[in-house]
Amino acid sequence: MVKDTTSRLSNQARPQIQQALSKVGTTFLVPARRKCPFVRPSCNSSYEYRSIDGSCNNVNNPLWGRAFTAFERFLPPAYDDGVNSPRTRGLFSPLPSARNISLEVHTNLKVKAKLLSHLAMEFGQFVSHDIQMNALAKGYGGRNLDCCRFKKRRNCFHIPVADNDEFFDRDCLNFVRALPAPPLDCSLGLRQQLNQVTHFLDGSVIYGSDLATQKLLRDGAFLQSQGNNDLLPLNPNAVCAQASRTKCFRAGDVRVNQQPALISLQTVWMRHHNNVARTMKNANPDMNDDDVFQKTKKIVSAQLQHITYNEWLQEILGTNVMNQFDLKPKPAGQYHTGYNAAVKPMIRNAFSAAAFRFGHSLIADDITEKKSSGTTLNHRLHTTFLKPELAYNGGVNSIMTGMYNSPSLKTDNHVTHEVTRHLFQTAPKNGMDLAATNIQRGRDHGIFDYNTWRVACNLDLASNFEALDLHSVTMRNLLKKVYDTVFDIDLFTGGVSEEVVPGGNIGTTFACLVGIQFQALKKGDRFFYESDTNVKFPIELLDEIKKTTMAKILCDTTGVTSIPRNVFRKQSSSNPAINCGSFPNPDLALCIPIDGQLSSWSAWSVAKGCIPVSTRTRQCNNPAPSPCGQPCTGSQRDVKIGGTGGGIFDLTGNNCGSRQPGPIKRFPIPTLTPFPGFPRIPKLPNIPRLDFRRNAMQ
Ligand code: HEM
Ligand SMILES: [Ca+2]
Repeated sequence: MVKDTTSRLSNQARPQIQQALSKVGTTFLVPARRKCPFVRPSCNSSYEYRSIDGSCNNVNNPLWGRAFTAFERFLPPAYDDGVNSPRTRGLFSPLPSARNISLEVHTNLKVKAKLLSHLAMEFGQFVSHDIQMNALAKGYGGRNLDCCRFKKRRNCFHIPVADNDEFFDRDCLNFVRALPAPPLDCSLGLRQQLNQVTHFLDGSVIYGSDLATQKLLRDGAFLQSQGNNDLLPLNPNAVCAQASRTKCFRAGDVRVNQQPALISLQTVWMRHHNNVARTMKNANPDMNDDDVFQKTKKIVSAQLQHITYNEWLQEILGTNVMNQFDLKPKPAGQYHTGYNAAVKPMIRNAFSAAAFRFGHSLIADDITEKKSSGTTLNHRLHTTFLKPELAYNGGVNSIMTGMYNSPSLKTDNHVTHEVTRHLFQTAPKNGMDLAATNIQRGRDHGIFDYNTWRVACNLDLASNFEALDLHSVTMRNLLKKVYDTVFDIDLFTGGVSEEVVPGGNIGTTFACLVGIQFQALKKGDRFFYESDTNVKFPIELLDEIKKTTMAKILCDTTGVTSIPRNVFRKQSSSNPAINCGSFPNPDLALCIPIDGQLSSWSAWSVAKGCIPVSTRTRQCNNPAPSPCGQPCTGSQRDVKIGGTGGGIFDLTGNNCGSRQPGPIKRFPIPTLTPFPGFPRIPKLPNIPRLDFRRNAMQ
């Protein structure tokens, strides 16, 4: 039974949810008084927009993927006592200190990634913030726990620092365990962890995961900004460095102020929302603000998904893995037909606590600014934590330009001192170690050791260190130095030590976990942008969305005039900077000739002044034969379409004008093939070697 529940959520929690969950915290262990906070919402399955908290995506399981629900698991947890206490390497025999592993294995050597730009790192963090945010336990009165002062406190799990540590002179790094979360049915059981944001890749990082946040961010059809769409709105209550309080920003995600490259990317997406909303509104002055906001949000979230699957994941996973997990977007004119209501869309614990943290290895020392004058400025990352000053005075634009013009580091065991010594440092040597935190977090969440995950991912169980496919012999020796056996290795450490897959930027085990997770986020999301579900986009609009590139969005939002086609790769002869004008410009206020099939999106056609067939009442204002050659009579009325890509449409929706290339092609909806089956993680062989406590194979 879980002894270790806590009554406080992190301070980012919204009051009503906080209240509900704090009730769980106090009553979780007392079935008689237990009130489950997870009330099944009633859903309108034909509502065409996502709910703000992610509920009702899966109509039969409306809580799947909702904000403030537990992470799902690929494998049962590896708790020493089966329910709650972190993994050790045998009864009462500790694993090496996470700090020690960080010191020995996650050293500061800087190997640049072959192709990846530093923007690829930043976009990864942005995606990460859209789909996951753990909650930490709190102390009495909601205070932050100091687990170095009170090592034995409930929910404390400090990281010991050795006397001979080459940097820190304190003997302990603070580590607070994640808040225990109830499962959806509130049954008692083993310790789970809470995701405070919507699990779906749905733009929650831009728009928030709850209505209160969204209200604070919205300004009619637009997102609030300071000074003419320039900067994010201020948040006087933001988590920020002391001196920066008055300059800190508000966005859909509370971590926005963490460092300026993140602030800049958040700003870019806010500006982009406002650009799309403005185009739509200008074309349709009569469309109400709510309609413009929701339609824009649906399109912008779809663009975020498209860039993630089409551009970013491709760089991270490479073509083979993309194909293996069916992650590549379909070509124009086709829907993805693999939505499967049986697939759980939730974020998996091992993905969040370890695999997707591979991105910490990509972080370079500096945040680079490239001014329009061509001057380049480098800022040591740790000098910028929680200080948004750099984003002001054109900083967002020059930081974005700097990010795609500078390299990220390679995914390997090395992690920069900026985050292994100086993370959130406010005075010399009082910083944190992110690599050690990742390792400790894995143990806190009950994540199995690396070797077990290899088996889960259909790789061989390595019976000794020599059997590991690492990126160097030195790597093997490093692991041997800190771990007694090959069965002790923490998942984060083992995962980033593997050689990267061909054409990708991540090792095989993490490619497996990241691949399966993004497949679940695709097949289990009824609103997935290219899915052929009842809330789908009209195919013509989907085709426009698929023209989206991160480069074009940066052209539209940061004032640059030329940019590499693939901004997740460094500029090179095979990825030269090209003129912003040569990128396809998605026509997002697309005028669709409605033929009655697109009923749920019929309002869409109001965009650009295109009037749905059923409501076309305007008198023919063209007394001459219409461009289709039919005389315009009282019952056959022509409608003039304004804006680019417009034309003259007749009553059947055929384009009769010269500005569009004939009737819009309709693609037959492909017949649904039976879902091939979510790739199962093979059942672990029930042999002693998988007992993380005692290793029989040793
Ligand atoms: C300057 C860049 C970054 C900084 C300073 C940073 C910092 C942090 C910190 C402090 C945590 C919380 C650790 C814990 O207490 O367990 C965290 C969590 C995490 N980070 Fe990063 N990170 C950065 C970039 C990235 C990137 C590029 C990725 C992935 C591509 C990433 C993925 C994650 C994930 C998956 C988590 C766990 C999230 C959760 O469930 O709460 N981070 N990061
Ligand atoms: Ca989300």
